[in-house]
Amino acid sequence: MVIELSHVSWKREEQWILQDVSWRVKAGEHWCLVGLNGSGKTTLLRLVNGYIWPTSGSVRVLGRLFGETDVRALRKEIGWVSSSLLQQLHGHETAERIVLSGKYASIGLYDQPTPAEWEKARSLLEMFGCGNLIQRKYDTLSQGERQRVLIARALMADPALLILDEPCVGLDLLAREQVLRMIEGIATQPDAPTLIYVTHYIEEVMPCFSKTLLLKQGCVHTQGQTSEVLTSSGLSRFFGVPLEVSRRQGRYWLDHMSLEPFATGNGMGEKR
Ligand SMILES: Nc1ncnc2c1ncn2[C@@H]1O[C@H](COP(=O)(O)OP(=O)(O)OP(=O)(O)O)[C@@H](O)[C@H]1O
Repeated sequence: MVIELSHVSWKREEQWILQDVSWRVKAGEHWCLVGLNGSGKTTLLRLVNGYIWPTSGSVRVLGRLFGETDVRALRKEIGWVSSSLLQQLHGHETAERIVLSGKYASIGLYDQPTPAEWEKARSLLEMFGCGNLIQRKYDTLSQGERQRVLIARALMADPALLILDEPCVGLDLLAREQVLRMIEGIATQPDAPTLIYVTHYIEEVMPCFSKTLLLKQGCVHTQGQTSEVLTSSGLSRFFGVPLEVSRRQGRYWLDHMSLEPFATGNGMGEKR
């Protein structure tokens, strides 16, 4: 089991941010985590990374039970891509050095990488179409280029678990599609890490994400096979408004959404 959360709750300032979340991610599965703003997605992932501790319930990640393991050592096996990281990185560093810093899970590069590690950083950048950016300063890169560099950085340490927290935020249509295909490519490698992908948009759910968890107000609303979770009726119930979803070539598309409340006998047609 890669992630095992059992009846996890987290309380802050007299408010339950997560409540009774149980979630099991098996090796070889790739999951999408979908929820509205403030539903608790990032909090859930911070728990998985050991940045916060549950108020109640138990967390086991990569076979290690929190409370009995050194979470700092465990974190080296978890890749993490999020917009908060974008702001922390040093803009004057080259793309190559940013990628290399992923090996040491550090924000700057303070260690002396081996020739093989320099080579690996370059080949990761080349693999993701950033071969021409190796020596470019990070703050001169476009948002789409930065996201690709960050994903390469997260892969530098060969993580067993790769968490992608809204990696397509701020990307144009083309850049988003490039990043999504890159992620699909990572998932289909023979020695792929387990991927957890956080998004607000069902169009970003690539075919590799065969499992989905819908989080609502800190609670698990639904979890299971993506094809059974991302349906018109399921998502209409989740968002509380009538909507229609269709599935084409393994991807999910929002065809129609109403902001009007449900009419009686709402006729939420099932369309897959
Ligand atoms: N340290 C904290 N103290 C108090 N409240 C917190 C803390 N961390 C998160 N929250 C609250 O918990 C709720 C869930 O936040 P979280 O960032 O996990 O949501 P999210 O689903 O990731 O949202 P978004 O999609 O907008 O990124 C929010 O209402 C947030 O204000």
